Amino acid sequence: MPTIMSNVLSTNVTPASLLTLVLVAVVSVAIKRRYFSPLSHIPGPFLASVTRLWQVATLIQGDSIGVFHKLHQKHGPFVRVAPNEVSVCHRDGPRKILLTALPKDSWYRAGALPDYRFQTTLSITDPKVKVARAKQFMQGYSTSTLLTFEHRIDKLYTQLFTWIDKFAADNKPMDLDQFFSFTAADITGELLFSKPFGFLEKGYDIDKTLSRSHAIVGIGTTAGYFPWLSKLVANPFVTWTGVLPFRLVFVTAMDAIAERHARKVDTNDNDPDILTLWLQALADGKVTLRDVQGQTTLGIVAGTDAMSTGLQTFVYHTMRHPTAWQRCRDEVAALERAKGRSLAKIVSFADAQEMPYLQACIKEALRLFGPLGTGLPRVVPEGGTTIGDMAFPGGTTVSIHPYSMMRDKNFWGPDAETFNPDRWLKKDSAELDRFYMPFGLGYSGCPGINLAKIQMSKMAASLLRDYDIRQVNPKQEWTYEAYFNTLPHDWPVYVKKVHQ
Ligand code: HEM
Repeated sequence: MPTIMSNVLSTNVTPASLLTLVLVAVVSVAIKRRYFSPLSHIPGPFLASVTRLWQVATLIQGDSIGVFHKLHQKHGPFVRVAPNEVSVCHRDGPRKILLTALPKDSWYRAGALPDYRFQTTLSITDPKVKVARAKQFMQGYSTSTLLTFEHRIDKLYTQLFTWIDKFAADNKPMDLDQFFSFTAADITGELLFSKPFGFLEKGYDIDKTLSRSHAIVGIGTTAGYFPWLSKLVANPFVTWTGVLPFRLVFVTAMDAIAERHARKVDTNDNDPDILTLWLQALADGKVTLRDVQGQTTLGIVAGTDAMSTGLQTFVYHTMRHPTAWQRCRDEVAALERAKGRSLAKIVSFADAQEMPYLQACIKEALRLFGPLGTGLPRVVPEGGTTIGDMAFPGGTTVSIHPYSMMRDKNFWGPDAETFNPDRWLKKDSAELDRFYMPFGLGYSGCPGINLAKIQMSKMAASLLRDYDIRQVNPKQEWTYEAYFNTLPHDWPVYVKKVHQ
């Protein structure tokens, strides 16, 4: 009987022998990964221990946050989620993984936007290089800079409230999820380069840009695991054809940058936006034009779905707890009395900051359901590390899922899965901040955090002061897809103006 090897080496290779050889190779690799890896003792789904495809399939199905949370409830703080990756939900995890500047996993390379020529702070995996690059763009995201742009946010919020008033007057169900996405996208265009995309003006998803983009980000999230797939879906040719659903936003952004860059003096200097600052960094030779283009498209992609979900999670959770809604409203009234004046129609960030209970509701809503749909993977350096009593060899990917961390009863107590804003008003609430991470943590945390807080505070205070909101079907839970970002939908509401 000929051996498999001799069969292959002979000229008479049959399809059957070739198939057998492939099978033997696959099974050998699977056995090695499952039983002879330094991570073999860590529990988790069998398939995950032998192939990355388990994680890819989980991501594509759109609820990896739920799946990973259940796995941690079943197996505890360490779950093997790929042959070389362990998901960590341990109290030392944030400090050891996110606050220690570990390199990001190569999965992040898919964060080059719109294609691999445009490396961004998201796609750069080396902490030192990423921090140096981010420094050049940081001024655009500082609270002091953003507050000089507050009137731009007010302008778009006013447009949104005109729609809300219309739905209220017509007594028709409103898909606030979609309108929040329009608002979030338009605000990124307005703040970055003074050109909203026109979603709020039209009142619909132009060319289905936003809905299709969320789906394509789903593919992009998995493409990070396969460099060839990344290059197939995001390359100079694809960018040139403009076939990707982001077309509208990319083209608007690129045109705005090109037009402003071509001018000797930026005429926006009298009414600056974020691009004004980034073009100055370009003029000073601190960044390249490609860096500015990449960072601008990243700002749109990262700031749209995440911000929409941020606004949604506040309204959805507070609305389903009418006493919380009323307490926020009472807080606004008390502040107005204390100040002896009415707050502006679009409440200012400064005023909204003076409402501790409202801020607690925002924080609690982001804890229960934040915009991040994946884990944050980092690579253990040479020499290895330990988390709790678990040792990890160098080269292992360790990831933290903020969703699991922020719902774990070991950190948050028995009501971990309940909306309870009061937990943030207790004396020892600072302790909880160790496990609170909707914006990520450390050198790679969200640079848009200040902008997010400004937008959420203003929207929350203005909306709940002036409107009653109830779900068309109060028993219906929202649905969502969690890819890189979570994006909820299907929770239509009736809005009613409190003061006509
Ligand atoms: C409630 C709203 C938001 C939340 C919860 C949020 C959360 C996050 C998270 C968790 C990350 C990933 C961090 C990591 O990989 O370690 C991220 C990245 C990022 N976010 Fe946000 N985000 C929000 C809104 C925004 C907004 C409004 C902008 C700006 C327009 C923005 C810009 C970015 C950028 C540019 C990145 C890439 C980070 C990098 O440079 O490495 N985000 N965000």
